[in-house]
Amino acid sequence: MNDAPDASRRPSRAPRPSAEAPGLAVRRAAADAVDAVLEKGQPLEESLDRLTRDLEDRDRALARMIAATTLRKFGSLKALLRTLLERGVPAKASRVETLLAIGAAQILFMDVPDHAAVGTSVALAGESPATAGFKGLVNAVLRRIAREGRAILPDAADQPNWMVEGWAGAYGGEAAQAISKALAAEAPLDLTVKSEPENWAERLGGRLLPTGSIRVLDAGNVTALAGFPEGAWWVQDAAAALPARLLHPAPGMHIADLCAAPGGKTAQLAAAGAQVTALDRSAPRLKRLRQNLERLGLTAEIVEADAARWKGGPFDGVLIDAPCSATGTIRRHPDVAWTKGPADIASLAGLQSRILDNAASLVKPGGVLVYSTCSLEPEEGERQIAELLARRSDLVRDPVVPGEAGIAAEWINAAGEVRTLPTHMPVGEGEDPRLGGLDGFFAARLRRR
Ligand SMILES: C[S@@+](CC[C@H](N)C(=O)[O-])C[C@H]1O[C@@H](n2cnc3c(N)ncnc32)[C@H](O)[C@@H]1O
Repeated sequence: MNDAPDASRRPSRAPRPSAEAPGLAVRRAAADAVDAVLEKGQPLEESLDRLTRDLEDRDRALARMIAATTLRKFGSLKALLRTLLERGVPAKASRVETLLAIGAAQILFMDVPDHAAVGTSVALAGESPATAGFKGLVNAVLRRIAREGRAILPDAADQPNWMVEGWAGAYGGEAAQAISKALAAEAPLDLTVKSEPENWAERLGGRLLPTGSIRVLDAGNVTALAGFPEGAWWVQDAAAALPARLLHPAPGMHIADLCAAPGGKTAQLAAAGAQVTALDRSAPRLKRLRQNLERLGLTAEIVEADAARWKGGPFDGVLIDAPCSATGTIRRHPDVAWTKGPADIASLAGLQSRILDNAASLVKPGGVLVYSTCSLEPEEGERQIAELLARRSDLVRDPVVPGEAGIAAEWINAAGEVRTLPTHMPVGEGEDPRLGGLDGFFAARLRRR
């Protein structure tokens, strides 16, 4: 298990040679993206978009794969480097750790020739005066990793200590280890379709899950898949598709989606025929929501406002897919493990309870409130609902029942709330393990008296 990221890491700023070794720009972009996550807490996708702008599509995909694999396995890579570097990571040159980590990630977990992984990390070390003196060290350590392979990987968790310990407190030690392992694996592509799920599963060569989502492996570029241009489906983890289904949206219902952007759940509600008010505080994210709905040929009333204060309705249904730490999505966003800390969870929990309080007053008597987060932390899920019910006597739980929306009994807690874990939906014997797993989600349904 690991500690918080080192803040002294600095990307290289030295002049670059005009004729570069092949693959160097890709590794530089990957290393800079990893540094941006670890040092500045920037989201990986945002950094990669910026850093790979000048690369060809294939190189961009490789840079993304190297950075994501490094972060996904960063806990065990850090532990490995700790055992191999007798004197630890060089002080004031933590870029060396990044170059070792991206090199080791390629050697141990990717289909990249060892000499390319070693050579590019050594060359990148040579680019900065702060790291040039460590070229020999980078070369020796990576060659040793290439020689000895995965056998020398220590048995360490891939997420920070505090996170794994928190899961042990919530789910038990054994479950926490299994969650940690499941989060270090790549996630499949899940799609939500507007209609005809069986038909689309067949056309896309995917598997229709009991919840109605379609799971596809080795999809490649999603925009090139059948059905994308005509807006037949959108990308959404199977667990993320559950909260909107708990509202049983139908024509004639007026539903407020209070944290709506980029619109995955708004699209589900609108596709089911409900009249939707889609609200979000972020103008850029609402722009994406608008574009997504346009591609899908769906409509909603769009409102830019703070869900903790906005007044409207009353509504038949209110959905709060609250801003959260997103620790349940680490399979898809491995940077989350290294950009979020306990203080973020505490401050998000405060915002979540303010949004819940306001949202409750927007529900008609007899109407439904669904609260969800893509977090594994009880502070952002179970505890929010317990505290809300203690504050408000006009709300009662409307328990989710096994089989509803394809939800397995194993995913429902004693209070009738949905709690999915990355270890859920295991594959059958002999099946591709990549077909299993779910994002970690919490969803509770309440009714207003
Ligand atoms: C988990 S995301 C929502 C994902 C979305 N429901 C979907 O399915 O595509 C949380 C959203 O809450 C928004 N948000 C954060 N604070 C907010 C606030 N005070 N009021 C309204 N929206 C807020 C963020 O901008 C973000 O888009």
